[in-house]
Amino acid sequence: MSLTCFEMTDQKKQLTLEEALKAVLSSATQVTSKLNLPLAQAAGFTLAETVTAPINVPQNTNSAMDGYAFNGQDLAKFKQWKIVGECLAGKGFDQPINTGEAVYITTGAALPKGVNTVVMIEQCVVEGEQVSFTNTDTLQAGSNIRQAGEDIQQGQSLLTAGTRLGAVQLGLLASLGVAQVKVHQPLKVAIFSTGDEVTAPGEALATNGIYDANRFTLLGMLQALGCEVSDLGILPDNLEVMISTLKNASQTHQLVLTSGGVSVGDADFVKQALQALGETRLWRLALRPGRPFAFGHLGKNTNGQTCLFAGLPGNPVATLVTFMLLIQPLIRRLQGENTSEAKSHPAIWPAVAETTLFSRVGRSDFHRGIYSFTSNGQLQVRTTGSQGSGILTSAHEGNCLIRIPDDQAEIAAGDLVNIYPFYEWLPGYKGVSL
Ligand SMILES: Nc1nc2c(c(=O)[nH]1)N[C@H]1C(S)=C(S)[C@@H](COP(=O)(O)OP(=O)(O)OC[C@H]3O[C@@H](n4cnc5c(N)ncnc54)[C@H](O)[C@@H]3O)O[C@H]1N2
Ligand code: MOO
Repeated sequence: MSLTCFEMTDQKKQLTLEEALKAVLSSATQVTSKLNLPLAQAAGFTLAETVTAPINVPQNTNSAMDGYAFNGQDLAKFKQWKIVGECLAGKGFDQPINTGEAVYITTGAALPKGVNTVVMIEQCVVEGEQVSFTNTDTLQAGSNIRQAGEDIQQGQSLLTAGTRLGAVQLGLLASLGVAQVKVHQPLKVAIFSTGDEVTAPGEALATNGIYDANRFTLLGMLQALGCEVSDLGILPDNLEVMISTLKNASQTHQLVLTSGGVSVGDADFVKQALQALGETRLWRLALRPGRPFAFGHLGKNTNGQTCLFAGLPGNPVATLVTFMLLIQPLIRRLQGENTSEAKSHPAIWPAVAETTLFSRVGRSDFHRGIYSFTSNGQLQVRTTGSQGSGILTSAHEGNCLIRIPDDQAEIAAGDLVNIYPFYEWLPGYKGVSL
C-alpha cells in the first residue's frame, strides 16, 4: 500500500518520549467524576477531596505500656507507691491520684489526672498494695506516655485530593472515624487486539497464527490501576470493521486501547480508523520498543466526553513498554491522581551498568534489565539478554527497564544508567524478589 502524505510527513518526525508524554498528558482534561464510597470499598481509588482530621489521634494522652502509672515528679521522694486502683483501656479511672500513689494501667488507657509516667510491668515489683520499680536509676518522668494528637492533630489537612488510597491511607482514614470517602470513578477503558493472525487463548491455533498476549497484559495492568475494563476481543485486519467497532466502543468508554496494526504495513489500519473517526495527535516515537504508537481521540461518547484513543504497537514488549511509559501516567491523571510536574512519574534510579549496553543515537532504548546490589550496597544492573520486541520472557526475567538515552549510542560497563524499577512502573507487578 502506498503511503499517504500524512504518513510520509510524519515518518520524518519521531517524537521523543518526553514530547510524547507531554502531548498525551495535555489530553487528560476530563478527569472522571466523583462518587461516595464506604471506606471498605475504596482501596485503589483516588481521593476526590482533601480530608481534614476531625479529631486528635490519639484522642487522649495515654499509656504506651501495660504497667503502673504515677507522678514522675515524685521519683526522688518514694521507694514504693501505694496502688489505688486500675485504669483499663476503654474504661479509664476518674478518681484523684495523690502524691505517692500509683494505678495499674493497660496500653492505650487514657492517663488519669495526677500521673504522667508509666513503668512497664516487667520492671515493677508488687508487694501487697505497694509497687516499686527495678529501673529507678534510668527511669525518667514522662516515660512510656503517648501524647494526645502526637500522630494526627485535629484540623490537620491529612490526605489531599489526588491521593491514591492504599492500605496505609485506608487505615489513616479509619483512625479518624471516616466511614465514607469521596473518590474518583474508575476510568472506563475498552481494549482490543488487532490482526488476522491473532488468536484468542482457548481457540485452535492456525499454522500462521499467534496467541493473543497483549490483551491479557493490558487487562492485568488496567485492573491494577483500578479501571473498569471492557475486553472487546480481537479486531480483524479490515478497515470498515475496525471503524465501526471502534466507533461503537467510543460511545460508552473514556479511553480505547488497541494493540497491533499501527505500523506501515498493508494490513495496518489503526491510524486510518483513528483519522476517520476523530483526530490523530501523535504518531511514531523515537523509542525502542514502541516506535509505532498512535494517540488521539475517537470523537465524543454518549456522555459528551471526548473518548481518547491509543494504538499501541503489536509486538508484546512494545505494548507493555508504551503502556508503562505513556498510558499509565495518562490513566492516573484521568482518575484524578495528583501527578504534579514535580512528581509526574514513579521513581527512576541511577545504577552502574554491569556490561556495555548498545543503542542508536536519536532514539531512547528501553532494555529489560535485572538490578541487584553489590556486597557494598552499590546498585547495579545487567541486561536480561536478547532484546527483541517479541521476547516477552525478557520482562518476566527482568525487574526493571534500562534507559539508554536518545543522545547515546552505548553505555559503557561501569557507567551510570537510569533504571525504571518494575515494582514502581509496571502496574500489578508481581515479580521475583532479589
Ligand atoms: N516497515 C516497517 N515495519 C515495521 C516498523 C516500521 O517502522 N516500518 N516498525 C516495527 C515495529 S518497531 C513494531 S513494534 C511493529 C509494530 O507494528 P504493528 O503495531 O503494526 O503490529 P503488528 O504488525 O500488527 O504486529 C507486530 C508483531 O506483533 C505480533 N502481535 C500483534 N498483536 C499481538 C498480540 N495481541 N499478542 C501477541 N503478539 C501480537 C504480530 O503477530 C507481529 O509479529 O512493526 C514493525 N514493523
Ligand atoms: O519499536 Mo517496536 O515497537 O521494536 O517493537
